[in-house]
Amino acid sequence: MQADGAVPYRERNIVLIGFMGAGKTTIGKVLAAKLSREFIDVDELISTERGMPVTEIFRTFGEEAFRRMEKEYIGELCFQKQDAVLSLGGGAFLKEDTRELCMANAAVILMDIPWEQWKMRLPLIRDSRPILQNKTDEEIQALYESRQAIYQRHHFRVDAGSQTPEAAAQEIADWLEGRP
Ligand SMILES: Nc1ncnc2c1ncn2[C@@H]1O[C@H](COP(=O)(O)OP(=O)(O)OP(=O)(O)O)[C@@H](O)[C@H]1O
Ligand SMILES: O=C(O)C1=C[C@@H](O)[C@@H](O)[C@H](O)C1
Ligand SMILES: [Mg+2]
Repeated sequence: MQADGAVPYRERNIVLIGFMGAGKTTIGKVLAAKLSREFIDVDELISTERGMPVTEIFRTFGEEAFRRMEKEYIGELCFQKQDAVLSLGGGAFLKEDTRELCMANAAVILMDIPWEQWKMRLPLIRDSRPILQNKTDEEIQALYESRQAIYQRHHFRVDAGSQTPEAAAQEIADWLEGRP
């Protein structure tokens, strides 16, 4: 692998990070189509390869086992792919190894969304995200806030709360175009 800065951002995989529901999958698909790149949702890849949904992996093996699995998949993708758009699970950056691997080898983009806007999306995703099950709104807000520190490791942030997926994807494409 290359040291951070050794490979121009335009030639790296694009890694999208951010809290659940921030728009990584939605914006990622638009961005991949715009740049004619392959789109890979890491949660979906893990589910397919392991033959069970992420919810069941959590239930069967526990969160820590899932995080280790996630780190291995992201590492392999960073090695194997060259110009893909990778949408990471919302908790992937909890692992320092995953953060540093992505920062050194990919262009890391934060899908940033303020709490007030995010909570309007909660009904859309509440039932399908294992981490949100059996949590009150206050507990979810505390989780949202606790995650903000890990998302500060990125190369570029985009406002994913108050613009369309198309506009957010265009902002990322423009940033990439202007990078060395
Ligand atoms: N810019 C946007 N404006 C309005 N709604 C959006 C926007 N981006 C995403 N959404 C909606 O918010 C919901 C969550 O989006 P999405 O699944 O892309 O988030 P995610 O970051 O991939 O979540 P997860 O980490 O849980 O996979 C979807 O219903 C999607 O249609
Ligand atoms: O934020 C999280 O901790 C998670 C987000 C999802 O993308 C999944 O990766 C999983 O449900 C964990
Ligand atoms: Mg997603």
